[in-house]
Amino acid sequence: MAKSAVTIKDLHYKYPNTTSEALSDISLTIKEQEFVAIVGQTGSGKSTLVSLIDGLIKPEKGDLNVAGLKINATTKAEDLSKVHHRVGFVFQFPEQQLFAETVEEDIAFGPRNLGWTAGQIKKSVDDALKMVGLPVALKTHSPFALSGGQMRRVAIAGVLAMKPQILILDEPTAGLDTQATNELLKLIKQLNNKATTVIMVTHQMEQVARYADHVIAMSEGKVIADTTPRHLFSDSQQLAKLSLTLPISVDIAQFLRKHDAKLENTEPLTLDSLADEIVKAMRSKENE
Ligand SMILES: Nc1ncnc2c1ncn2[C@@H]1O[C@H](COP(=O)(O)OP(=O)(O)OP(=O)(O)O)[C@@H](O)[C@H]1O
Repeated sequence: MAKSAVTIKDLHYKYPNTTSEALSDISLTIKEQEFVAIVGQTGSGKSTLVSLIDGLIKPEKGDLNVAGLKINATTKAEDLSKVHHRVGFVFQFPEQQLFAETVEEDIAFGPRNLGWTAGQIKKSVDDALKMVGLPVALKTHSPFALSGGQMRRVAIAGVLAMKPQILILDEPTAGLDTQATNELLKLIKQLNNKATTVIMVTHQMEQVARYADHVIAMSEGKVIADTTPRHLFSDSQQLAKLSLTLPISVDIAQFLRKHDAKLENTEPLTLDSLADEIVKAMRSKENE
């Protein structure tokens, strides 16, 4: 059985100088190599949850185990930073944090802070560029002379260069056009296939349906659903409660079923699988 990458038990978190808890009574498990989507309306607690997993903040009550390291209310700052080194966090619009004169310098910033040797740093920069599908020759370029999609890849390469076991991405495709969005998601999936646990915060249900194998839905600081995308998208009442939309393929399938189309009962998570189901239904009708 796959090992746990993240285990959270009875976790509560309140921001300083606030009266109500931003997260209450959270318990969940994320397995190694899973692709997890965290969804929920604005203010539901998604960013707070991933900040706890990244060791940026510590809980008021409860326990986390992240990549083999324990975190609770008494964890010291130096131990939190160890967690931070095993988890890569790609913030929203990460390209806004690019700062160096060259792509190489930007990506090398994290490994240099970790005290790696010059040889290790060079290799980690080259490896990270390859991982994000950018030519190594781009190293000498200014990051600010690149396209928006390329800048985002450089920023992600800066996180990957530190070889995180767990990669957290907060709305990674926000502001990108359709092509750059699709390319970036494919890349994240490739990293996931090569053993990185991926935790992605997203408002895009199409992305959840297509890429995630585990979805955690949050509302008002609590986990309301902890399940597979197919199961979540089969439960219209739950979705309405969470004010989440259906992926278009599931929406069309439900519409067709209401109009007596003989589609299978499992929800098609992509347009390709919906098309397959429609073809199957048409063929069986022809054979009747
Ligand atoms: N620095 C902070 N200080 C005080 N309260 C905060 C702080 N950051 C978030 N909160 C509160 O904590 C709750 C959860 O916020 P959080 O940012 O985790 O939600 P979210 O689901 O990530 O929202 P979004 O989708 O808008 O990013 C909200 O009530 C928010 O107002």
